[in-house]
Amino acid sequence: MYTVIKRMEISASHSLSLSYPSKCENLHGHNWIITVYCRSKELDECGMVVDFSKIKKIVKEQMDHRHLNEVFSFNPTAENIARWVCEQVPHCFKVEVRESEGNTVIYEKD
Ligand SMILES: Nc1nc2c(c(=O)[nH]1)N=C([C@H](O)[C@H](O)COP(=O)(O)OP(=O)(O)OP(=O)(O)O)CN2
Ligand SMILES: [Zn+2]
Repeated sequence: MYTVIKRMEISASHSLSLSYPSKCENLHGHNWIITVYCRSKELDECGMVVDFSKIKKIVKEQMDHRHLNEVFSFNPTAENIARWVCEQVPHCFKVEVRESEGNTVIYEKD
């Protein structure tokens, strides 16, 4: 079994739609640290599970320097972002989304 781990930084803005008053409803930004985990028993014809550059391209093209409320149809919480990233990247089984030093979400496929 092979595991590939790709870590990248995304700068983007968002505002959250919440059922209670919160500063997070206001427009603000983060430098998200997103760590993507991919796993496979087999390698492709290039000897890879998935190219690090491909992972970065999939995530950064959609998210970097964007307003995430305009990119996604869902509320752009760290949880929803982590699940979305996991669904986009081939062989991905786990994604960590770190919004700040103290705030991290992990999504893992069942
Ligand atoms: N479970 C989640 N909780 C929160 C999310 C989230 O995505 N999932 N997101 C936010 C906001 O994005 C907000 O910007 C986070 O604000 P921040 O100031 O970083 O968080 P705290 O209020 O905890 O402040 P600290 O100073 O970092 O303790 C909010 N919650
Ligand atoms: Zn936020």
